[in-house]
Amino acid sequence: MLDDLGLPSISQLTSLCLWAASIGSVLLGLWSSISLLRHIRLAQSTGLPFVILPFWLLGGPWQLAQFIVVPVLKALPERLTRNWLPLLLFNEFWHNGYEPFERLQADTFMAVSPGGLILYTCDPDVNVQLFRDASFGKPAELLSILNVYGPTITGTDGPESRLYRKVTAPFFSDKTLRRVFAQSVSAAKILLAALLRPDAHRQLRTLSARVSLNTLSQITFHYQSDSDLTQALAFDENIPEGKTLSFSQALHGLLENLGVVFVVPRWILRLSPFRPLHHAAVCYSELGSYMDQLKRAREATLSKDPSSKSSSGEDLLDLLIQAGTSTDEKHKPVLTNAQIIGQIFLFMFAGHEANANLLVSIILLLACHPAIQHTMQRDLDRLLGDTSPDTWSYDNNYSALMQGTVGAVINEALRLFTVIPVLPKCVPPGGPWLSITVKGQRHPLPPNTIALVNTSATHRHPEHWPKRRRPADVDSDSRSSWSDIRNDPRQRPHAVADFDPWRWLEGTSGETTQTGSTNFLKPRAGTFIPFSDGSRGCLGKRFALVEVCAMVATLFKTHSVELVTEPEHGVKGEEEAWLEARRRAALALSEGTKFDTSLRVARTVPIRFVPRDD
Ligand code: HEM
Repeated sequence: MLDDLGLPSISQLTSLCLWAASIGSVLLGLWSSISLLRHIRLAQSTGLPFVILPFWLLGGPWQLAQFIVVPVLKALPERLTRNWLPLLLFNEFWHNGYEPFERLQADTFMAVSPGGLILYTCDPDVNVQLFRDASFGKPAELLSILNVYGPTITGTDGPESRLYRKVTAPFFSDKTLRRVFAQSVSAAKILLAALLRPDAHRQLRTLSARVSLNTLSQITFHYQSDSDLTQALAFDENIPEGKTLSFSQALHGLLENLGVVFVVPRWILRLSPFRPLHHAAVCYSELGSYMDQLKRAREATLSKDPSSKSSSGEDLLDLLIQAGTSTDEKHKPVLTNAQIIGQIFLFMFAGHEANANLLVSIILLLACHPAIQHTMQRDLDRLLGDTSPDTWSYDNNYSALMQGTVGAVINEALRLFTVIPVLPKCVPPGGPWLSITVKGQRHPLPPNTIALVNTSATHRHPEHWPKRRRPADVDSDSRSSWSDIRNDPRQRPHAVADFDPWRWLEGTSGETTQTGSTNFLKPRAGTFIPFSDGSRGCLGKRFALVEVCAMVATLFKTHSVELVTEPEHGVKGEEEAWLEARRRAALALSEGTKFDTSLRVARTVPIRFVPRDD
């Protein structure tokens, strides 16, 4: 019939498709080979060691195909893949730590694929050059996922991101830090009450995220209150009329679905019959509406009562609104509405998620290390005495706390749980070749090279962060043997066993004074980079440290965290049951730790908070 109409038959169509597919494959193969050869020549001209990868780590095809390809590649004999496969496993960079660099015996090397060149490094000197030499850019397109409401600091580069930094930087002053400290103490008291509920450990991450988000919102946008926090932690939030989600539900729901919202057109999500997709659309539109209302309400207050404007830099929202307002008819506003909403979203995300994840890892690490926890509490007693947390302040207590055991615990947690395991930089496309110096030798890098600073490997570099023998007086009990954990490959990268806050206090007498110890470890430049560094370093570094410091001090001054043991019908002794609980907790802090928007412990660990008994 088809033939009668002059149309091709089914078999002709099939053979046509096969031909097209074959020609496509041949062309793709040809393009890949030519590109690979060209990139190999470029890699050779850098003079750096290089590895050939069959896929482009940052390309869409690999991102989609890896779910099928990786299990197949992992099933192959390890000797065939061990030198290159870990370089393609973005989500496992934290777990692999320094291993890929150790295997290749180079702290800086190139990975060459048909898609382009990637420089991998954990060399502190190279890290510093990449962070501080302003000629290196940021591959903003890789982070444009954050631009779902409008352009953001993180998802842009060059003059645009500099503008956003310039507008928002005045907010991060000592005046703001004083408020952060006081608000964090108050929030931690509310958190503690929630953590004392039975089974609170099941919601540890959600509780921490809500506390951090509330603190951020109160300080940054004068939005939300302590009673909102109490309700949020009781999972009893007010949902305003016209909405189906609370503010925190909308934000956290959106962050969980950010990839989907970024890739799939919003109208498809809205019309989708699939609940998860529809939910992603609802989170997106309701969060957008919360942010819009927040901005409009503040604008209305400011226009009614200009004297209510916070004094310089006290409120980030005021700074953004001010930059979005024209001062006179001749001068256009510095920021558009989309740019303002973009920054509000970015700060809501960047300003709470990492803090929350850091707090969770500190709580779990201390549960696994009762001796360290006890020493930290003694230090808190010495520094704070019997004073009420309400009397503590940024000016009087922060410095001493950060130079003592609290600071050591926070820094060591940041070293081992690098919230962002890899920091991307680039040689801008269309520009000149840029050079890095490795061990005194200059290496030119061609335009378009992506450079990945591996924070997880940097923080585990054996030369800069050697494993130390722990002081006998601290860990002298039977729990000091970590062989069960060290010998288990699922426990990589052994963060719990490696947790050693004392390294930060090594040069001190172990005791800090009211003004803090002057001998607190100052890591060599480029070796400790949890907040990145240079012109694109974290704007909220001090905000984050002050918040986490005040929260840790408040939680642990009066209470302790402990692992819940499960003596299996009395078969195991108490000590054995505890070691088993620690092994499971350590597994959650290794195998159960995931990297999506930032590094987080995704598995539940049975813990409980109890009043201190010492
Ligand atoms: C433990 C908590 C935190 C950690 C570990 C952390 C870490 C980082 C890192 C590594 C970057 C650079 C990312 C990159 O190069 O791709 C960054 C950027 C940024 N962070 Fe943080 N951060 C934390 C908390 C905060 C807080 C509390 C705020 C704000 C209140 C904040 C605001 C920002 C902003 C605005 C940027 C973008 C800077 C730019 O792209 O120029 N961060 N953060």
